[in-house]
Amino acid sequence: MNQIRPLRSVLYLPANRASAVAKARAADCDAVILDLEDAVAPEAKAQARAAAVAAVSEGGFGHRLLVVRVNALDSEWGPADCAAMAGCGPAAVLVPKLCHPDEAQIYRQQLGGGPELWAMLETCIAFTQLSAISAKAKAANLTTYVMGTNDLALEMRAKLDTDRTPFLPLLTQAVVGARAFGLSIIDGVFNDIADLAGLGAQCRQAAELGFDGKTLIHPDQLEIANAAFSPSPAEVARALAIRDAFADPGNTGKGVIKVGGKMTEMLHLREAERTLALHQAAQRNTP
Ligand SMILES: CC(C)(COP(=O)(O)OP(=O)(O)OC[C@H]1O[C@@H](n2cnc3c(N)ncnc32)[C@H](O)[C@@H]1OP(=O)(O)O)[C@@H](O)C(=O)NCCC(=O)NCCSC(=O)C[C@H](O)C(=O)O
Ligand SMILES: [Mg+2]
Repeated sequence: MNQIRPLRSVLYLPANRASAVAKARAADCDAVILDLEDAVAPEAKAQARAAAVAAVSEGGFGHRLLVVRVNALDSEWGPADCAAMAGCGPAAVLVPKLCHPDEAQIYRQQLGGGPELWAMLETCIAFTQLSAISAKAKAANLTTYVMGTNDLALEMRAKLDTDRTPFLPLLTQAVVGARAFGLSIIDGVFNDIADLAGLGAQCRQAAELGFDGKTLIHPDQLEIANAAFSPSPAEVARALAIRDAFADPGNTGKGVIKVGGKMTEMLHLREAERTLALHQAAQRNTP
């Protein structure tokens, strides 16, 4: 199995907030997104761009994947953001409000082909074209979707509460649209920073739906997301039992066996191997 890149906890912060950038360098998260888009006021865009370039150039984020969310290319700031990122080379650039199948390729060209692309799924039109967008992802080095549930709620005129009933079909569509083409997918943010129980419930819901992790807006949210998207001790124990059972010479040549009382096939062995690889990778990312 290829080495897994954990994306359990992905922390956003405004690129121009120096104290947050300093905290992110030591935060217990798998990735950091320096935001130039919605978290930055129009009058601060140029300063935030310069701060993002400085942070990327300086580095110091350790194992944390460093991502910069640029403004849309059709905005006043998008072209300069992309030019700046082409010059400094974060691990990935996150594109907001992706709408059309050819758009990722346009961003890739603007970025000089350098960093990997991530894209926000946060417009209604994107969901009407998701298969076509995903089918063109590989050619544009688009590897990862990020849900933008705030913008989606705004466009849909839907209510964004903790259990997210209006969004369940779209969350599932997004996971299927990503997985069909080998993309990673990260859930949207939970806005109520003080409601850690609500965050936990939403993280567990996202993990059940198949998301790799959750985007987060405050350091207090990291531990809950890391726990929800890491294999539990029981999952690790079952994965080891499955691996051991298939390695048992007595089971050689068998396509299906019983492990812990449950029917277990080769597909469960593949799932077990993935669980063990994620567990190891998650441990490597724990400070
Ligand atoms: C929401 C906040 C503005 C709250 O900030 P504040 O009131 O200052 O919080 P605290 O006093 O609790 O902060 C304590 C210290 O922690 C640091 N901090 C806070 N947030 C972060 C963070 N995200 N990353 C790293 N460090 C953080 C503060 O600097 C304080 O440190 P110190 O000053 O030394 O005491 C703030 O949390 C915040 O800005 N969060 C991120 C907001 C953001 O990036 N939003 C954009 C992405 S979400 C989005 O756009 C949605 C999506 O597109 C969609 O459509 O759904
Ligand atoms: Mg948004």
